[in-house]
Amino acid sequence: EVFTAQTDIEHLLETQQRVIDDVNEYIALEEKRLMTLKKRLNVYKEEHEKAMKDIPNFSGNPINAFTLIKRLTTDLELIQKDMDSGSANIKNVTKHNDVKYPTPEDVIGAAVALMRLKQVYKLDIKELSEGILNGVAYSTPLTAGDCYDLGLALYFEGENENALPWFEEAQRKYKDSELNHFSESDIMSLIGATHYHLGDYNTALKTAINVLTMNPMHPNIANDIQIYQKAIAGDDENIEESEVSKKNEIENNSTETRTSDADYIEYLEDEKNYEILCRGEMDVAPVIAKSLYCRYVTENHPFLRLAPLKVEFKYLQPDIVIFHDVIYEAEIQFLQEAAKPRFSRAVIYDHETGEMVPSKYRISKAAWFDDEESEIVSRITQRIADMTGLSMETAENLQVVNYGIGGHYAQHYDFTTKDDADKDDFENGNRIATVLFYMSEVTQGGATVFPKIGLSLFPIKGAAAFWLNLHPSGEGDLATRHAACPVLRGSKWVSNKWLHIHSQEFLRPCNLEYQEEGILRKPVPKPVLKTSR
Ligand SMILES: O=C(O)CCC(=O)C(=O)O
Ligand SMILES: [Fe+2]
Repeated sequence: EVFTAQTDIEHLLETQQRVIDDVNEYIALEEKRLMTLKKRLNVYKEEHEKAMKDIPNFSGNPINAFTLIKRLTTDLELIQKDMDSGSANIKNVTKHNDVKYPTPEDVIGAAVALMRLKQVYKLDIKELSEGILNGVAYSTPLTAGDCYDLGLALYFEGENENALPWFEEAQRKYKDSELNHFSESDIMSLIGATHYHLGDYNTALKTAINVLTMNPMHPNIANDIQIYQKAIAGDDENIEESEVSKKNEIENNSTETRTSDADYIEYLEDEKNYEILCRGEMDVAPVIAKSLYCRYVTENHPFLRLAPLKVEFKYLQPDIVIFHDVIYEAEIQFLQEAAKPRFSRAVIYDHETGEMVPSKYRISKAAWFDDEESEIVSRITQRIADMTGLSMETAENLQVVNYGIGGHYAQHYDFTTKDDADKDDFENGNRIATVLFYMSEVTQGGATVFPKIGLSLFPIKGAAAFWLNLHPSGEGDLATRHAACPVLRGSKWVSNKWLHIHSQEFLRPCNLEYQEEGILRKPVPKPVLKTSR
């Protein structure tokens, strides 16, 4: 699929150019063909007109008799040939092997991405459909047909609430376009069906009756009306089913399994904070903010005494810092170029099956780099050791990630939780720390956010975020829960390295006092909404 990374989207412009060239060439050939055909036809028309004015005189003339016979035999064959050759001009605009074509899944992916952006950044559908993002027109307006297809993609995904406003936009714009591939009654009947799925049976019925009045021949409309009437009367066997599926939807709406109601309440709170943080509308608790400071790290390594690192503390307990200017332009360019050909869809751990699978919770493309393969990669690894004072012996390979339209990573922990005890790939112990290099500035959106502590990190090219995922006891620190906000505009490139416990023993004496994984219940200071808005 191509909707998962920005770089793939750029390639689609080549595909689009191909389609433009193909169709242009087709139109030119066809225009020439039709011109010839018209000329031939004009000969017929003129002769016919003349003949009809004086039929006996025409038919009594042997030359006329000859030409008429010729027109309807040999000349007709020429016309037939001209008409047939039209199909020879037909181009198969979807069949080039050297360019990539998106798939129907990509349409769904892009529609869902827009929906996510709308939700997180509180975008207005009407503005979006006019090509306006946060008050600025960046793109051409969507046509009625675009809105209709967007709505349909969401409708088939069961996203009725999100489909409805797009259908309404399609209806509003219907008269603006001569190229609609649907009728007004099509869109109205879909609006009715969407209301039905949302449980508003009366509006569904009213809309369907309007469709019937407008176009009594509209397929299935009589049947729809019956279904809606039944639903209103309360004897609809589908209702119960749809309630059940709604509940399942909520249950499934997370990257991990939940065990209790308290967990669920906390999850909802995190979700709310996540969106607020993505918009940059929240601050860490004042008590934390007061004690943060910038400093230069010089003590870890002799090298750093010569070139100290700029460190900005972003949070304390868990300690989260930003190192500034720790990955350089040439390194970034190398990693980006090297990553593109080996990108594959990023995966997450599936708690049910224990496998790594692609998921709507993590939409990006990723590639992995071994220290051995390039001096640049090993130099970066060495720099991480210098920055953090930790051993790289058990670290994972460097991961390079690109996020596409609405690309994001839903809330998660980088360490494995107790629930994932069967997860077997952490032979070197849990992920003690995360280093996340920012390899691009993101025009809008794309922050890394920590919902439990109210921290947003907006990408700064060349900087790296660093945090410890575990308590001194080795238990996971639940306050490190974090997410990558969807990219609203621009391209987000990051690269991360996960460090593991084993091999850190001598560097980071471990506090053996056992701490429950749930230490979060000892509350972290409450984050606050920004007031200056
Ligand atoms: O891209 C980001 O901002 C965060 C990525 C992340 O959390 C991860 O890859 O584990
Ligand atoms: Fe992460």
